[in-house]
Amino acid sequence: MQNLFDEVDSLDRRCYDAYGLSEELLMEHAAEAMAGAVRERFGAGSRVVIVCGPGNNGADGLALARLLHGGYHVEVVLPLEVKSPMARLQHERLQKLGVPVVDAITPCDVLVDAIFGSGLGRPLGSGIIGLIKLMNALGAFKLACDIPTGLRSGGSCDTAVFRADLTVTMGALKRGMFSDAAKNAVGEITVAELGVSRSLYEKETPWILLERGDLRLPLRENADVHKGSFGHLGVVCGEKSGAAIIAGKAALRFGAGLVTLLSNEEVAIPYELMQSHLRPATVNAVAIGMGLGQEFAEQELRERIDNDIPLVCDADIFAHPMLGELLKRKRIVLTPHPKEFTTLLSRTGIATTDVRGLQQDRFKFVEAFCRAYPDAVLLLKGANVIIGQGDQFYVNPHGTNALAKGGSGDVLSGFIGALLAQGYTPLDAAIHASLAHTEAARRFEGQRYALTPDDLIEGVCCL
Ligand SMILES: NC(=O)C1=CN([C@@H]2O[C@H](COP(=O)(O)OP(=O)(O)OC[C@H]3O[C@@H](n4cnc5c(N)ncnc54)[C@H](OP(=O)(O)O)[C@@H]3O)[C@@H](O)[C@H]2O)[C@@H](O)CC1
Ligand SMILES: [K+]
Repeated sequence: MQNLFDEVDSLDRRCYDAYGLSEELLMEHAAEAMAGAVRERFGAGSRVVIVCGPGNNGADGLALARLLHGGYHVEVVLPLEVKSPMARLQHERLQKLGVPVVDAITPCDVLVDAIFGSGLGRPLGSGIIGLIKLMNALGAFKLACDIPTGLRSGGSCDTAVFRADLTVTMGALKRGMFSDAAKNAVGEITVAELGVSRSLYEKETPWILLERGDLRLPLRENADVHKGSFGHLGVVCGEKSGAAIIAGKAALRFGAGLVTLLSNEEVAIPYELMQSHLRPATVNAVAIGMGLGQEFAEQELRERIDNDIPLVCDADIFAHPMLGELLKRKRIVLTPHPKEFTTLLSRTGIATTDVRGLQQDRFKFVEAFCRAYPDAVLLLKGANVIIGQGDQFYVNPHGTNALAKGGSGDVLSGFIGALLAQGYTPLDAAIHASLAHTEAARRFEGQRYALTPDDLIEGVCCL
């Protein structure tokens, strides 16, 4: 797990006030980290073009030019007037060293974006938008200083955004780099230490980035067990029975001892799943919503979930009349995709927004929902999954675009249901099922377009 911050200004200030470091010292470390990243990948003499903006992001780029000049063929481009005191100081030093400042970007091995960082305060002008498009079209290795220009600190993107192969971010990981829109822009991310170790630079934060190694599988360690030792998941099987079948198969594969589809009518199901009209007494977790449609009257649904067993809720349940009732429960995991989350937000009176508005401020909307419903676990699907409960938040950035396919969400609900049935807390069930889901997708050996729900289900066999 790693910490995520919505801003790092206060962390920088602590370096000055508490540790006696200076802005210049921090900047030198920032530039040195980028120089190290270039040296690691490119030999002496390679061509490096650094595009520097008016503020301290530009100053970082100017300091990088000084560090590389002599060993590398460095050129600096200054599309805007150099403004901040640190940028002017670094610029003077470059002039003394004779680093070439050129008007246009020429073909190069490494292209560095040091135009804007955390200080991007208003929409990009047309000149910078054109420049970023030109930079993106070049074949060079692209390095972003701190954050790619065009990515705002909240995670939304301007009309154009620099598409980096590598972002060297300063001091700590910023939350905005893990929005869905950011996923196209940031590339690989490394953190530059700025003169003190990260553990001293960082403070406590409610936002955590999940790492692949955080996955805790439902491994079976006790030998003296039987199927009843691993829980019994009920999956409410509605109009589109395929969705419930996928969830049920996923749950069985992910360790649930028994899985029963709770259906109104007899449905053709795989032989390893069971089927019942009423909820068997041993069911200790229920998945509801996937393919539900209008099949059940409210009373029929209530009969299937009418005690306080943990629930995982997906898809059609967010538009269902029973939503308000369900949200009062203590142990519940909600797994909306962005469109479903906008429905959830408006039906709970938290916010009225469309998908575009939601995606521009995913983190804020998740915080608002979790404040209003602190017992519920929310898992907001997307290119980067956000999981929240109360004032704790996690981001799983490990998914790939292979998961963008019908049925992927049903598999995830099944995995969550399996872990609920096996005794995980709702928060842990959401975290570890999500990590297993993304890990199974990453390990799929075919092309990304080819991944099916069955591949994901098979994928958890060998994690
Ligand atoms: N703090 C530290 O200790 C450390 C900070 N570090 C580095 O500093 C970076 C933050 O620096 P920063 O605050 O100077 O902001 P930055 O992103 O350079 O932009 C500000 C400038 O851009 C301008 N401007 C803004 N938007 C614009 C627009 N749309 N179109 C045109 N102009 C626009 C804005 O102009 P103004 O709004 O003032 O008119 C101002 O001139 C941070 O990302 C990291 O790289 C590291 O060295 C480590 C230590
Ligand atoms: K930048």
